[in-house]
Amino acid sequence: MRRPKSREFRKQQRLSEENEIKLLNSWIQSQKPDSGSNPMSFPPLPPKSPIGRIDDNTFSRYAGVTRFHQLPLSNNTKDGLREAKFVDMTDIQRASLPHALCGRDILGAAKTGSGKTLAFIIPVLEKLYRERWGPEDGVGSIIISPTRELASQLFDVLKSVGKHHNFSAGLLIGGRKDVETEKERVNELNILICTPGRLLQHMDETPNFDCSQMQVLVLDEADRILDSGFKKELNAIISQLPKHRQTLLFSATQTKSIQDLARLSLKDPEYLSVHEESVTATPTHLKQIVMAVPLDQKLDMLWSFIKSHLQSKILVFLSSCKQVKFVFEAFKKLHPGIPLKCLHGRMKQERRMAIYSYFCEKRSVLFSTDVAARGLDFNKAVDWVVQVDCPENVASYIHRVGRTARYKSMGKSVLFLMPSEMKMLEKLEAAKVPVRFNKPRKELLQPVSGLLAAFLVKHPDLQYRAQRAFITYLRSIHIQKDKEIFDVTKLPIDEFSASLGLPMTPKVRFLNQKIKSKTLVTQPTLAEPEDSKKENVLEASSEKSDISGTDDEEAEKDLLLANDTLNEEGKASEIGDVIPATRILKKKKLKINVHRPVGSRVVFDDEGNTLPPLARIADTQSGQDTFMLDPEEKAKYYRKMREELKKADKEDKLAQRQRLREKRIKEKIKWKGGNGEEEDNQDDISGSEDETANRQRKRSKVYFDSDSDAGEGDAITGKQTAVTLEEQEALALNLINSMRS
Ligand SMILES: Nc1ncnc2c1ncn2[C@@H]1O[C@H](COP(=O)(O)OP(=O)(O)OP(=O)(O)O)[C@@H](O)[C@H]1O
Repeated sequence: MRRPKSREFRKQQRLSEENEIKLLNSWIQSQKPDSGSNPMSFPPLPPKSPIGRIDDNTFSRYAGVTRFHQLPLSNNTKDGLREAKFVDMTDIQRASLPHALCGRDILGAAKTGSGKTLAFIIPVLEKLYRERWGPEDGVGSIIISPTRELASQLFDVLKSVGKHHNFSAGLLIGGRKDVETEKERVNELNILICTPGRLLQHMDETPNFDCSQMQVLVLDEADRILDSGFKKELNAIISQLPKHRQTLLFSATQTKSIQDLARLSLKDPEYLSVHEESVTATPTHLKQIVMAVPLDQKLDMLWSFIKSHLQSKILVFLSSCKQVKFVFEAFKKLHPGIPLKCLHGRMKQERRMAIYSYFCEKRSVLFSTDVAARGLDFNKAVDWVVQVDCPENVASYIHRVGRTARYKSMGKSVLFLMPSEMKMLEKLEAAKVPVRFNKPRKELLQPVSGLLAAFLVKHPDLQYRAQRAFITYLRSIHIQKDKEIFDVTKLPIDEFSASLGLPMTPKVRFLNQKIKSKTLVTQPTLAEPEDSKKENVLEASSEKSDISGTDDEEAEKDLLLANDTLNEEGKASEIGDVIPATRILKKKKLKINVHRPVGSRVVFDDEGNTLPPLARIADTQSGQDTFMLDPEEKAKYYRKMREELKKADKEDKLAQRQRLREKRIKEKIKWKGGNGEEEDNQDDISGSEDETANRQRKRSKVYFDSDSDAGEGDAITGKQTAVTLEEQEALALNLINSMRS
């Protein structure tokens, strides 16, 4: 238990803090032009410069300053850093901290995993400390992150490094239910770490929410927060922040857009891009591979990859939530022998955080959308980043692969590129991303589409997911901005659908229209079948094929990395490298994907691994190995399989429809029977008040709108039957008399 500190001790502490603050402030004063001497042994900063990268001069001046304790920092921060085992500064920390500590605006750019978080957390703590910020001062700093997981990670770093400070900090992210409690407390918080949406929600809804005194604004992953996705929110947020503030922007892919900077009203910012001169834009200890994988072999390739890396921690990127859900559910049913998890934006927040924490701790495969692409620093290093679907641009590629090879650790990544996406290689090369182009060893592929087809027949929910995955994938390609890379009309959609295990290709209206319009423009003969158009594309590119490469030591060790890499340097610099991909596409006609007969069982070997369907087909097809069949035979075989699947699917649907019909009829009969009883009862019960009320109640359930009318009607009838015989005789007499007169 900590003993309460004595009054004398607290007084001493306050005094020493005051002295410390004075010293720190005078150092900052000394950095201004025309200032006097430097009160600390810390070297003077270079004079302020217009936007430009940090120059050699800066580094030589700071050559001796490589450790945190050499910086003019408060003891609280130094203690926090030391306890968190941060001793030596990384390049971006060395370059930006002196400027940021002086209160300058910063545009910081450095490779992924290079320590940008501390480059803004430390200045935030120091600024508030020097300003003697207290609970009554309210919000002193806002740190904005594009995703909830990243915000939570930043919050952890803040808690650890800032633990000796007395600031209150809050994590404000969407998806948390306790927004009301947050509203009550948000004004007491000094440092807010938040996502744009939640911050804006507080700005709009929380009574007296006040950030008019805010000192430091930080945008982590600044280019992402400044892009069109967050434009509205960010503009609304900025309009409510004080103009006089320090602004720090950090990202591995920094924006230099003047428009963006104008939105933020930066004041003469320092642009610190410490790796701009670096030969590569990605970490040097990251090995990056690109493989040509046709769309319909992506799942086979992914499955084979996972099966051959069961001891690794793997992060898999797919383009949409639906894709993630389907691949996760489908692979789970196949029991690969490693835990599988999935993460996407449609999940409940608690679940998201639980999965994020699990993946931080455990060896597993995490299927994710781009929600995990930026900033996340999974505790125990990720071994592999697998990009099954091509990222939307180079920046996105850099962030995705940046989830591995962080700080000083090693990492590997592989990107599956379809033949139509090979332009991406040029773009990566232009952005100094060194990738090595490998051909997959298709003899080691373990096809899964046959198994999936069987699962889909058994599990209609999975079939539904597959359809959604199919459609959203095509849509994701359709809406991509970069039309040089993404062309939905070039995709082999039937084969893709079959590879997901779908018995029939779902109809995609936008695609049909697009193909039609394209055909109208480019094809004089409308009658030409789609297949032959694909053939043309294929033939045209395969002419360039036939490039042989050299052996690669590591490639040989790896199941999926071909031993015929295409150039000696292991780079994908010659874009001619793309050609083997088209060769694979051509061989696509051999269709490694097999649609197994409906209802056939998934077979596991002795160790619980699923047997590839081809192995089984080889056994079951009367001793004939389908691998050995000639292409025409194979094509015939697969056509037959497909037909069978279609037939079975149709029969299933009919049976299901019949079942539903029968169920409906049964319900109808039951319902009618109930009502009949009610009507019968009505006949029996006329006259009795209780029973009339009972009848009214029963009726009101069915005829909700006519409830009250029915009641009144019944009441009138009741009165009429209550007229006595004498009265009726008197009435009749009156009537006869009146007729006579
Ligand atoms: N000075 C340091 N000494 C030791 N480890 C450090 C230091 N600075 C940062 N790290 C560690 O390096 C890893 C990456 O840091 P951080 O997450 O800040 O990188 P980043 O540049 O923000 O990456 P990204 O661009 O992906 O967001 C973290 O595990 C962090 O703890």
